[in-house]
Amino acid sequence: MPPPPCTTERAGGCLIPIVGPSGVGKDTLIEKARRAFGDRHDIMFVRRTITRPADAGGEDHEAVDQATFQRRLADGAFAVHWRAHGLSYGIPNSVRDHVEAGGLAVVNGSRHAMPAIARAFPVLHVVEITADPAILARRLAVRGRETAEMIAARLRRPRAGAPGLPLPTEIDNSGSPEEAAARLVALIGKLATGD
Ligand SMILES: Nc1ncnc2c1ncn2[C@@H]1O[C@H](COP(=O)(O)OP(=O)(O)O)[C@@H](O)[C@H]1O
Ligand SMILES: O=P(O)(O)OC[C@H]1O[C@H](OP(=O)(O)OP(=O)(O)O)[C@H](O)[C@@H]1O
Repeated sequence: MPPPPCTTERAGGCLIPIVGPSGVGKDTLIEKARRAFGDRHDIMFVRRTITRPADAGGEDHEAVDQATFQRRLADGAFAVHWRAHGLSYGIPNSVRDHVEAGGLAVVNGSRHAMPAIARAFPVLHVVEITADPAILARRLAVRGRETAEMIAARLRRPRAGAPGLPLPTEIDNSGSPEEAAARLVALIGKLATGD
């Protein structure tokens, strides 16, 4: 059974995974939305735990080494975790607590890990960011967080289907990031109020 969708018809606890290929603008749009909502306590912008150095650039994550990640995992510290690009990613249990208490949580998700994410967070509203594939490589080169070889591997990563999951809301980020962020902010605002 697919999880019940988090709809705009009622407010309540919900995870909002932002998914899409590397370079599409997930972190950029999440950061703009975070700024737009300021310090609203009901909307959490998730700080992920990742085995990536803190100074790598991009999102503000909790950087840990692999041994620490494994220890946290064994201690049951993550609501859900996955591996991709040779890295481990975890969503802390505090995110599940926030959602179970009726809050919204926005997180940079993984298309491939969506089945596990949906098991951990039974009420979801998935947002898929899209962009013209031709511009992804250029954006990743400009971002400069990965080597050319790593970028090529990211671009080869297949688009994962997620059968049985609620259909995502698509936001195209081929144009200006401000335009796409405004659409994301409007959607989160609607999910928060149920208007
Ligand atoms: N609409 C846009 N137009 C131009 N550049 C963008 C746009 N959105 C994001 N970028 C840039 O593209 C690069 C990748 O964006 P990022 O948010 O890190 O993507 P993702 O998290 O999906 O991998 C960054 O350097 C970012 O500044
Ligand atoms: O299953 P996929 O949808 O391919 O996603 C795999 C991983 O890639 C992204 O991570 P990361 O933030 O390290 O990379 P990105 O910013 O380049 O997308 C995303 O947040 C997932 O953790």
